[in-house]
Amino acid sequence: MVVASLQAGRGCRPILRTCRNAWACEPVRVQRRHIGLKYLAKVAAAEEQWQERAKKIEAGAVKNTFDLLEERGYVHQTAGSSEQIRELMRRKRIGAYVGIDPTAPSLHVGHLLPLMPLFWMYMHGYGAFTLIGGATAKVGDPTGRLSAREPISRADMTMNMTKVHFQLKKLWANVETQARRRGYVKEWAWTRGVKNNNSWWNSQPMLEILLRVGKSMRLGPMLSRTTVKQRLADDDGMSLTEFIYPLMQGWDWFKLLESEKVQMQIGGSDQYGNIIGGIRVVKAARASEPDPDRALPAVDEFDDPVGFTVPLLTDSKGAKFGKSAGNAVWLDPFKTPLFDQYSFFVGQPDDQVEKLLKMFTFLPLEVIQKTMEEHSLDMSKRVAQHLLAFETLTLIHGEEVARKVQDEHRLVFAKGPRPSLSAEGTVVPAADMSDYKAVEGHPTDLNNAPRIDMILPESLILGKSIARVIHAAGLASSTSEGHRLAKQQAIYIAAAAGQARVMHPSQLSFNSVKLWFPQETRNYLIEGKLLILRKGRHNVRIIEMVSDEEYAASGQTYPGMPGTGAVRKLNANLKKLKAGVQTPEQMLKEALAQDAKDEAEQESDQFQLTFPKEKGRQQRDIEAKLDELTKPKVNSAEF
Ligand SMILES: Nc1ncnc2c1ncn2[C@@H]1O[C@H](COP(=O)(O)OP(=O)(O)OP(=O)(O)O)[C@@H](O)[C@H]1O
Ligand SMILES: N[C@@H](Cc1ccc(O)cc1)C(=O)O
Repeated sequence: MVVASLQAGRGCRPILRTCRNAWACEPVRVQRRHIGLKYLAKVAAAEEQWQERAKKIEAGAVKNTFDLLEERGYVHQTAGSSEQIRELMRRKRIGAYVGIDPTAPSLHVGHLLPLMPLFWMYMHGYGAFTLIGGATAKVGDPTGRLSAREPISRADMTMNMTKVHFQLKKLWANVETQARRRGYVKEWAWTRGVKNNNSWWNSQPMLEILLRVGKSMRLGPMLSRTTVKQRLADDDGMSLTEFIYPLMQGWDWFKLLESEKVQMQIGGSDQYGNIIGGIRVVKAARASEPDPDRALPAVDEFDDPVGFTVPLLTDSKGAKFGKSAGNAVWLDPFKTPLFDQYSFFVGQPDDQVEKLLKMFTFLPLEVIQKTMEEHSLDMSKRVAQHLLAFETLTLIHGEEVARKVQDEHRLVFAKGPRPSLSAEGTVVPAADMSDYKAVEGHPTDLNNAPRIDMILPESLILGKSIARVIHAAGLASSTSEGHRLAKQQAIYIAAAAGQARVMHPSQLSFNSVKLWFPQETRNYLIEGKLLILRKGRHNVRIIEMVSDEEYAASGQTYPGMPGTGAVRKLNANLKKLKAGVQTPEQMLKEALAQDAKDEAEQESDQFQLTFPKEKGRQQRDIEAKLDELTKPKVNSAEF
């Protein structure tokens, strides 16, 4: 992918960036090249259009987007005055960002709150970026915490980052649909992206950063933060790494300002201190730019970074909905079932629902007002809550899924009392192979993609062919299909770009799977236990390798697992017999036919599963050269 960005509004320094990193559209290589006239014309037209819009806002003919954000209840505290932010948003097509540390394997409903104003800004033409804090999560934000976070293993971190990455992609895809549905016409200048701060923290020495910003960061304000004071008063104190967390967050902001004109940061109200601290870091970083070509001098107050926080979404006891409080409503349906997600919104109190409709949906205010009028006629129908649940689930999972859950909810509700979420949340059943089945007859997209995470036993992953692993992961209907897909290079594995070795845990990149020896699969195990496979763009499996004993204890089975086919068939047959769908005679006939088919399949598996012969040195040398020449085109898969 080639992305071009201009530091618009200040001497137009063109930078053409090539991006091959799936987790971060941050330059892997930054090159200054000549930019075509056509591109420059587009930039100029977009700027002209923005200035036209600014005039209309001034004349009162168009609403200022900041007013929209305020009206909908998103603005809790501002960093910079409201007037400054309002005027900045009128004058400049700034970028904004929300950062999320991947300290859990899923986003939750609380995260949607700071994301919503970002989505609104995108629909109004501003640059909008979601940042996964791959690096910051390793340190852990100390804000509001009485003790340091438990360290997360690298494997868990990779799992979390991959899952959050796909969730954000899915949300963004649904935002595009929502924008169309609400009549916003996408323009060339609309910019959005999912970033990962690993991409700069892994490549820039801390010393360089400290020399740039450390000198002008004063200890006084840093020590006066409530969290720091509280923790220092405690026996355990606070570590230096935690203490400099806000500096890291501020540096992220500066990197995004440099590459994407991100002048605004949005967060939950607990992030106010980090946003204020970030403004200091950004200013210090700007003032200490050693390369005059890269300098971003602030000419006036409208070049300053600004930010705001959204109110916190709290439970009935006033506790923040989130990971730490243990009350999160997860967006991953395998952590909080869809039905419960829907019920969460339907269960919202009448005196909160209007506020939530404004914050969690893209419905125009007039529609919300009408809904509230209808709602007040008979509150027991929960008209407003159902609309809230449907719209929010449409944003999270797409309209088709939202409609299905709504129907299911109506059906259950019609039968008895409304089920509610228990304080502990619901117990999600253990993974079932049907969770991994792609919808038949439909291409897999982000909204209908099957479950991502699964466990598989060591003896399979390390001892059997990759084709068998592909089948076991539910990415092929049989081992022979797995073999065929691998041969056609239609399955991808997370690996170091273009190389037959494990990927860097912080940089998601895929190569196509080849028919290698079973023992070679080990080369791709992240932290010795995670294997990430992908078919097409969205059908992903993050497979955690567990010991055979652990797998047996889980009670799970996988397709092709020795000795399980018979039990599965027996259960299916018993079901059919009970339902009277089949007679015992029909069943016997079918079983015999299936046996014959299975045998044929096994034979063809054995026939096809021949591994490459040991190669001579000369052949290996020639192949290595060929590989070198064709690597970027043949091996790397980007998404
Ligand atoms: N309940 C909530 N209401 C509003 N904003 C929230 C809520 N939960 C999280 N956020 C915001 O989402 C962003 C990312 O939050 P973060 O990754 O720290 O999640 P978290 O669930 O709050 O974590 P933890 O509970 O472990 O502190 C932050 O800006 C945070 O303020
Ligand atoms: N500190 C934020 C997450 C974050 C991480 C990096 C950033 O640059 C911004 C925000 C939180 O814990 O909620």
